[in-house]
Amino acid sequence: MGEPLVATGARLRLGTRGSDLAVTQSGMIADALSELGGFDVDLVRVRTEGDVNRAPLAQIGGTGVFVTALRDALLRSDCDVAVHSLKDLPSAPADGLTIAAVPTRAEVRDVLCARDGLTLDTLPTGARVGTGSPRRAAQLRAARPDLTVVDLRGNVPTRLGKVTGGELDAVVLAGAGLSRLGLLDAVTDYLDPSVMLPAPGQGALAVEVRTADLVPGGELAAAMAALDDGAARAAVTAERALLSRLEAGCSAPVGALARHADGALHLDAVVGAPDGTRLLRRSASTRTSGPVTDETGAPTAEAVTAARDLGIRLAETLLDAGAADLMPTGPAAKGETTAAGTTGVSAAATGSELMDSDRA
Ligand SMILES: NCc1[nH]cc(CCC(=O)O)c1CC(=O)O
Repeated sequence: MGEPLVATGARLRLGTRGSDLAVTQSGMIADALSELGGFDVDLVRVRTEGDVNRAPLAQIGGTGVFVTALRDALLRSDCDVAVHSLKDLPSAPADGLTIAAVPTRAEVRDVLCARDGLTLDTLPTGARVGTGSPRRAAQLRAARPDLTVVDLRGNVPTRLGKVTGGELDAVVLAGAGLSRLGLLDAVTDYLDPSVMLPAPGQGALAVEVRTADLVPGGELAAAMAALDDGAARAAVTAERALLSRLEAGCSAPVGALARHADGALHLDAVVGAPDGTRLLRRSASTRTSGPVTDETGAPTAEAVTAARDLGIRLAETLLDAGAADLMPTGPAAKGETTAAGTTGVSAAATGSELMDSDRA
């Protein structure tokens, strides 16, 4: 240690899962790293339990399983860089690893891909809409209580196939994934965030490396700084701070979206009862006193702190409004607790249920 891991022209191994979306996202970052840092980037396949095992994600530990295998590969030095969909990252940081870059965010909205050009407004009564995400299900049911929400697993092309194959009338997916895969033609409705708030971090990537390799002034640190988008990082910081503050207090699905406008950072968030019978939605803003980014494009410390405070403040507003009581059943709904904290949900399930469990 001490020496920068890499010098210009050096090889960098980028670990990726095998799905089309993961390979596409990793390829985009690999290209950026060779352009920005002159690196020679090799893609290394990392198999994850979530890719192999078709059991419901809740049983195999939530979307965290995708992330854990990549993080283990980084920590074992099987690869030097890992690219994650930020929304799949648990909000707790990983020991020894750093999210060194949050590149410019892609499409943040969820989209509807329906047969015959149908939209959320024009889907017929009782239409079958597929999603595996409790967050999407809750907001769909709130917008259209008459729809039949069908649990759905599989990667993006598999899920689209349920519509073309006639099994479902529509599916809800992240616009970002479709955009990266070149599949935006399948979109029939871009869901407005006033109806469907995306998952915290949706549409953003996280580029993770070993902390020890981020030598100040080193080539890797410089490339990561160039890849980082300060506005995107501030926005996802607010969304993830909200998520981690809520994680302590409730285990219901969460949507959140932060946007910069008129010199302020605006955060909208929703907590849904898992059965979709109730939604709790609040928003808050923080005036950004100084610039969001410094001259290198990195977010300023003040902007990151203000974003985190905004997320925590809005989470507390939601908790004060009863976010923790949205669960319809179980002792937690009756306000009882045990030595283990909130009852009815194990600590592990609390974390994974908050995540957006549609798999990429
Ligand atoms: N949970 C799976 C997942 N993780 C990231 C994306 C899409 C890309 C993104 O949001 O950045 C998807 C697919 C989806 O939700 O439709």
